Amino acid sequence: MAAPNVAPATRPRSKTPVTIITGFLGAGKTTLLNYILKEKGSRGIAVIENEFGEVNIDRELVADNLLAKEDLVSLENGCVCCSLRKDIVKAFAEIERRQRVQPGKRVDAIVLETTGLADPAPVAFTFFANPWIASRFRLDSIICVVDARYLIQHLEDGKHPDGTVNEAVQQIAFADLILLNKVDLVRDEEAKEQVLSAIRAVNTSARIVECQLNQEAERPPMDMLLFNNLFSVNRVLEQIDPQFLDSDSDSETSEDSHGCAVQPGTLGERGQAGAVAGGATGGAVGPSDAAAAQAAAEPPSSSGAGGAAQDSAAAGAAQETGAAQEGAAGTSQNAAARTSGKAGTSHDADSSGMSRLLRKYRGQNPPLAGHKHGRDELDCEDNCEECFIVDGAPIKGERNPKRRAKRLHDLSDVSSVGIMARGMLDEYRFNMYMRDLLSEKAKDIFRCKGILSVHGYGSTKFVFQGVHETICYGPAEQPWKADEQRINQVVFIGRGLDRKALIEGFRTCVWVDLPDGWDEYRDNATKQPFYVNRNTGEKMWTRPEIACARVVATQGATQQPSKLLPKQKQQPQQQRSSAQAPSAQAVAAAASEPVRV
Ligand SMILES: Nc1nc2c(ncn2[C@@H]2O[C@H](COP(=O)(O)OP(=O)(O)OP(=O)(O)O)[C@@H](O)[C@H]2O)c(=O)[nH]1
Repeated sequence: MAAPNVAPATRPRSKTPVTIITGFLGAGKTTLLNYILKEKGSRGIAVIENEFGEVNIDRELVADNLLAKEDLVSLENGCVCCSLRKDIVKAFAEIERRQRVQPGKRVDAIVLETTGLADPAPVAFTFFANPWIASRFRLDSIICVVDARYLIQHLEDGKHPDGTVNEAVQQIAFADLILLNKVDLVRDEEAKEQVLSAIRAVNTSARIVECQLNQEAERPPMDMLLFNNLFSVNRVLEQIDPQFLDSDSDSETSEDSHGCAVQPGTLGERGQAGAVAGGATGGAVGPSDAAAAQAAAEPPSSSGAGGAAQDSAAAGAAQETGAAQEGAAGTSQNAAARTSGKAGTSHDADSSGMSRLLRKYRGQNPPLAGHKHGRDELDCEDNCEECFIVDGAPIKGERNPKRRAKRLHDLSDVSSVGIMARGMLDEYRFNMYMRDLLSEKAKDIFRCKGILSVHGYGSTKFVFQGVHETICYGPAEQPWKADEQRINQVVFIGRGLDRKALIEGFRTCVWVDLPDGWDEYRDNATKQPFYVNRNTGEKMWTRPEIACARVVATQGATQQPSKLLPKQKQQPQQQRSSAQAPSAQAVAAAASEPVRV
C-alpha cells in the first residue's frame, strides 16, 4: 500500500543560542571573543560584531581567529542598541543565509559583541519581540566584561545631575555573568573590594568572576561562557526593568539611548522599530495551542538553526510563547538558581504571558512619507504593516511594538573620529602625538585603537590599544601581507573630541621621505629625531619638508580605506627652519652614533 501523501507536521525547530558580550569601551570584550573563538574546538560559532567607531579595527582583530570570514557579520559605525537596532535582524538573517548557501555549515552558537556604549536592554528585547528571531534563536546569556581599573570612573561619569544613569550601569544590571577583568591592574585588595561592591550595588544576582582575559591561565573556563542558558526574563522584569517588554505608545518625542532627540518617523525611531519588525507578524498569526505547548516543552538546544524562513510564523509564535510565558511565570525558583550562580530556566510555562505580550505588540503607525515597502519584514525600511507578509499575504492592522524609548542616557557629546593614512608612521612622532594627546585628554578619550605600519619595522603590523591613559602597542598576530595595502587606521572614541586637531596631529606622524641631501639622526638621550643636510651642514629638529601625508578622516560612516585614500604619491614640499636647529652637542652625539632611519 502506498504511503499516504501527508505533509509532515511542523516541528518546532531547535534554536541557536546567542551570547551577548557587553561591557564598557576597552573592558576586554574582543579579548574574550578571541578567547572563545580560539577555544571553541569543533563547535561552529558565528560572530556578530558591532563597532561604534568610524573605522572598524575589531573586524581585523577578530577575523584572524575565525576559521572562515563568512563566520563574521560586522555592524559598523553605530550601536545595535539604537541606530543599528534594525540591523540586528539583518545580521541574524545573514548568518542564516550563509548557512543555507553552504551545505554542511553548522552554527552551534552565535556570539554578539556589542559596542562599549551599548545598552544591552534593547538588544535583549529583540529576542522576545521579533518572532522571526525568536523562532530561530534564543538568548543564552548576557556576559558583561568589566574593567576593574576604570569601572568606578565610568560609573561616576554616568551620574548626571538629573539622576540618570549611563551605559556602564545598564551593562552591569542586565548581565547574567560578570567578568571582572584586568584584576592585574588593581592589586590593592581594598580597591578591588570597592569595585566588587559597586558591581553588587547594581546587580545582586549575577555571578561575578575575577579574571585576566589577556592571560591564558587567568581566563574563565569555556563551559562557563557558552551554552549556559543563564538569561532569564523574569529576573529582568523583577530586578531591573519591569517595563522591559512594554510598548511605548505614549511617547511622541523621545531620545535614543545615546541621547539624540528622536522624532517619530526619524531614523532613530525607525531603527528602534526595525528591531522588532516581526512583532506584528507573530502577533497577527498567533500560536496555535499545539505550537504553544510545543514551544513550552522544547528544550534549549545548541544545534544549528538552518532552514528557510517560511516557517517563521509558526516557529516564531512558539518561541514567543516561551518568552511571554517566562515573563509571567513564577520566579522564585529562577531567582534562587540565579543567586547561587546557576542557570535559571528560560522556558517556564504560563499561558497568560502570551496574550500579555501580544497585546503590547498592537498599535497603529502609518508608514512614513516616501516609504519604500520591502519584500518582507526584513527588508522593510519602516516596518510598516503592509510589509508584514505571512504566507504570502500582508498582515493588516498589526504593528510592531515600539520599544520603550530610553531617556536615561546622556552620551550626546560622545563621538568617534576615525583616521586613515596610507604608508608608514614615524614611530617617534606617533609616540609624541599620543603622549601629548593623553596628557591632556586621557579622561575624555575613553578608547583609542589602531592598526599601524611603522617605518623601520618591515612587514610587522602593529596593533595599538588605548583605554584612557593605559596604552599598549605591539605586533599583531599576522604581519602585513605582501599584497596588502599599508593603511594605518586609528579610531578615537570619547567625549568632546576635536576632530580637526586629531586629524592634523596624525598627519604629522606619517612618514614622508626626506628631500635629497637630508639625513635623519636621533638624539641619544631623548631619541628625538633631528635632521642634517650633508651638503650644507644645516641642522634642524623639524623635518625639512611639510609632511603632506594623505590622511583621511572618515565622515560619519565607516568607509573602506582603499576607497578613501588616493593611490598616487605626492611630492613633499620644502619647509626649513634653522631657528629650530639642534644643538652642536646633539649633532656631535648623533654623529658619533648615528641612527639612520
Ligand atoms: N592589563 C590587562 N589588559 C587587558 C586584559 N584583558 C584585555 N586587556 C587589554 O585591554 C585592551 C582592550 O581590550 P579589548 O578586548 O579590545 O576591549 P573591548 O572591550 O573589546 O574594547 P572596545 O571594543 O573598544 O569597547 C587591550 O589592549 C587588551 O589587550 C587584562 O586582563 N589585563
